[in-house]
Amino acid sequence: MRTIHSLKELRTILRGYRRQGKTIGLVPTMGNLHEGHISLVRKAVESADIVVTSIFVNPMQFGASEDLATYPRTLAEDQEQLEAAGNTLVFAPSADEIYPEGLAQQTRVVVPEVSDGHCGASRPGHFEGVATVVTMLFNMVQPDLAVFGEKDYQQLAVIRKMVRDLMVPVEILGGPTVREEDGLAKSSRNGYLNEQERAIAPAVYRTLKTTAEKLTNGRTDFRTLETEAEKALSEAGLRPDYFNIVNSLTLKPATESDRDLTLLVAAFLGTTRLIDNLSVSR
Ligand SMILES: Nc1ncnc2c1ncn2[C@@H]1O[C@H](COP(=O)(O)OP(=O)(O)OP(=O)(O)O)[C@@H](O)[C@H]1O
Ligand SMILES: CC(C)(CO)[C@@H](O)C(=O)[O-]
Ligand code: BAL
Repeated sequence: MRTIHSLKELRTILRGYRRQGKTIGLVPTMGNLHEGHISLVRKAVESADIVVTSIFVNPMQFGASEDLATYPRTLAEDQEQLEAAGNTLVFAPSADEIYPEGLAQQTRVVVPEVSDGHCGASRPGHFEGVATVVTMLFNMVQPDLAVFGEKDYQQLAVIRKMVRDLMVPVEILGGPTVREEDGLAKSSRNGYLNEQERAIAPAVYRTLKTTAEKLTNGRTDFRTLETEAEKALSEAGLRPDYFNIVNSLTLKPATESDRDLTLLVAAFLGTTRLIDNLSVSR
């Protein structure tokens, strides 16, 4: 496995693989890898000849008061896990390589509506930063397919919509959320939690499951269910950002006629913001 920092070198190597008729899979990440990321790499290894995992903490998707400076950077440990999973190339560019003009870069990719609510409402500009860097990564790697986690449900919806609208010739695959034994979705930011916060954190998934049960038992008072879920999160010691029951495809508020519903949640523990989701069919 090789690690490449320069775009020029990446392009040269990938051109060679393409000439040999190899298919290319991309797994975009921000590093500090865990089993969730590795499950996506394994999926890419099963689906493509060559797998490129990118590690880039993308400044464009962070708000001014967010954790860009402190986000964990653990390249050596990441490389070990990727090698064991059968990854071919690690692309770990610097911010200057990706944004030679800095964030003054004018061209942006915006996917309105699907980006608007939920995390998009709490993190203005976040999905514009994600859609822009993912488009750039697609142009740099020119993969046949790319794998994203369902843990970031709205992000996956934004990318699928962007790819459809712009006719981007990349197949998008989703990978299921990998969880800790107590149900907490694996996430790099879980590392910010102290012992007491870590003990409270499983309440996020517990609340998703309790609410999903109420839905499968026939409740359709969605807005009341959202309020009940936020109350349960607060009582467990979290500070809910949102708990929304939405149409799984449009991400708009669920209505009685919707069959496929997704429960989207974001909640704070101290300064750490956790997200999770669960889909139910009725
Ligand atoms: N538990 C998980 N299971 C499956 N995929 C995951 C999981 N966590 C993250 N991913 C996916 O890995 C890719 C890279 O995500 P990222 O590097 O932001 O990891 P993260 O752990 O979600 O980090 P953060 O805590 O900062 O949100 C995304 O497609 C994301 O959806
Ligand atoms: C897709 C992504 C790598 C773009 O920076 C990031 O949003 C992430 O890690 O989910
Ligand atoms: N996991 C999505 C990347 C972010 O939170 O910025």
